[in-house]
Amino acid sequence: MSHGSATSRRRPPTPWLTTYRQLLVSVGPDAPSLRRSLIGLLLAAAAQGFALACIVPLLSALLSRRDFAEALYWLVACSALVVASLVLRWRAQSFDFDGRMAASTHRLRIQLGEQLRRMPLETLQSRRTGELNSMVLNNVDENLAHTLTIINLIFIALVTPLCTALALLAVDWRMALALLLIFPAIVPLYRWRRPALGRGKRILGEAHQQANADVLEYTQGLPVLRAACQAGAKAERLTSTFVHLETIQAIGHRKGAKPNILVATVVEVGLLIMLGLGVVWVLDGSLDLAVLAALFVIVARLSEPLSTFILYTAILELIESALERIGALLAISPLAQRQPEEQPTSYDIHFDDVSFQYAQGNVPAVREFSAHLPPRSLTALVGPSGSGKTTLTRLLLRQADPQSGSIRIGGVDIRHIPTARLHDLISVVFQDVYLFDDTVMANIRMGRPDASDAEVRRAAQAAQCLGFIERLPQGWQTRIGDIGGCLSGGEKQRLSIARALLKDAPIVILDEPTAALDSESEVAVQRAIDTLVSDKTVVVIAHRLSTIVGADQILVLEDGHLAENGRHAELMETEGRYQRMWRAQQRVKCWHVAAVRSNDDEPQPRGVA
Ligand SMILES: Nc1ncnc2c1ncn2[C@@H]1O[C@H](COP(=O)(O)OP(=O)(O)OP(=O)(O)O)[C@@H](O)[C@H]1O
Repeated sequence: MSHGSATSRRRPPTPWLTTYRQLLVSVGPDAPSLRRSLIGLLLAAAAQGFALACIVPLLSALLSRRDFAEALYWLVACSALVVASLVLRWRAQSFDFDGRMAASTHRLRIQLGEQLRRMPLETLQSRRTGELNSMVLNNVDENLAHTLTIINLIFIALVTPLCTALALLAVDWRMALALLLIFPAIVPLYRWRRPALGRGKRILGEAHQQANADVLEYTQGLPVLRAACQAGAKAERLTSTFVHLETIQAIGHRKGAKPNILVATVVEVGLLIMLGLGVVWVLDGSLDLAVLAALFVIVARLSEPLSTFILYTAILELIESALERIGALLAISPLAQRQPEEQPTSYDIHFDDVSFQYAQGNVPAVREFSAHLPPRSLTALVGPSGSGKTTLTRLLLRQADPQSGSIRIGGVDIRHIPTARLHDLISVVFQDVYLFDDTVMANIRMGRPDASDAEVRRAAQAAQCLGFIERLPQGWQTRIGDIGGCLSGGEKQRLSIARALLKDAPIVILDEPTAALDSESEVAVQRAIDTLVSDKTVVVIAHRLSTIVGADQILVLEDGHLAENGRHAELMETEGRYQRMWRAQQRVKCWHVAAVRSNDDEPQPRGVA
């Protein structure tokens, strides 16, 4: 198992300006108000710094010169600056309080959801569900929820002391300079540790994402794992992911702790030296005692935020890496819609010299494949495992575009057909049925959301579903989540056929829907399929050749290219791949028959499942 990516180990830290821009992009239309909030926080931190600096002339006037009028003047100035700082900060943070941050977070989640819907399925399928889950939920929260708080703390740590030091230049340049020197000491330290800290946070983010994906996969696959006695083995893998996470966290804490302690030490020592110098200058008479007293107050106030500056920037790294992951996901462009948009009026299918290789594949999955599927015909795709049958149907559904060649429906290149229209044209019945946690009625209605209850019932009846739906605890209103495990494979399959019937698309793709069913369920599903495919252009992926002997044409695939093509009888006359496959399947069947002493060895007549 590979943990962490090489890229995160080598990548330089993101400049703050880039993070700032990414942050503004991520809040979309609220960018101007977020910008105003950030400026407000900056001004608030500056006002706080100047307010602190007012303490020096205030104490000087009060303790040394006993000039109460001047003291009052500085007191008012200090108070005004404190109030200004409070008001500015309050207004800036209203971005959080008045729900704009929550609204931005919500919008970003919707945007990510939309992106998942639009991005090429091939790219989507190359990511694990848990990773996407972690990105859409955790990263969005990491990104936005704490941003203003962290930026506020960083401003207080940097801008406030800087403004105090600048203001002190007017009172005592030596003290101001000493204070200003502490900053340049922090910056190289910070720059030295930042790449390591940034990498650490990125690797930690990736480790969290991996753990998320592993936990989801483990819980979802638990029934299969238990059945295969692999629950323990997979749990070991999960434990190894957790151990990796622990190691990363431990390294992160160690690497984070060192610069933190170092910077805190430099700041504390620097401020102590400043006070030491102040005492020396008071003793030699070159510094007013009241100024030194004021400096004690200022140093006490500034030392904490300055020392913990690195801690806040570490959280900023977390926000940065979340923003980067979100940005990368949003940057994936959908498959291009070619212009002009066209709508097919007939439903034959042409594959013209199609070649396709998966981004992660080493060899093409489909090579120079050409075929014509006449309208309302039944075409079977057969061939050994991995020969490219599923890939061809994915290309027809435009889950990816071929690198060369084209696919046409009714003479129209599918790249010219708007995605929604293309999806309207094709129904798919998979071997594995996915039912959503909603009512039975809603699950079937997904085929055509505007269908009336009566239409849904008619589709269910045609798909042989009525009997078992009426036996469910709440009938049509039973939630699949409550009884998902209680439906048989055949019943789920018939629900998915009811969906397809309701959709009534002119093209139907069947991915061997009866392959995993017992013979009783198979008969019921077969009847439902017969209703579904009448008058449609049908593509069926078949492993059991006995189910497609009646097909109008059989396309035999081998290593992604078309090896043979014809009807069952024609293909049986040539001594080719199909005939060998048929004979091999018959031998297996005879062996099976001999083993169970049954007479049922006749191939099925015409069928499509
Ligand atoms: N997402 C993917 N990324 C990389 N390679 C893939 C991907 N999906 C499939 N392949 C590869 O493409 C080739 C064709 O796979 P495909 O699933 O189309 O075959 P198939 O004939 O449908 O197989 P089966 O009958 O086992 O379902 C195989 O070598 C497979 O490993």
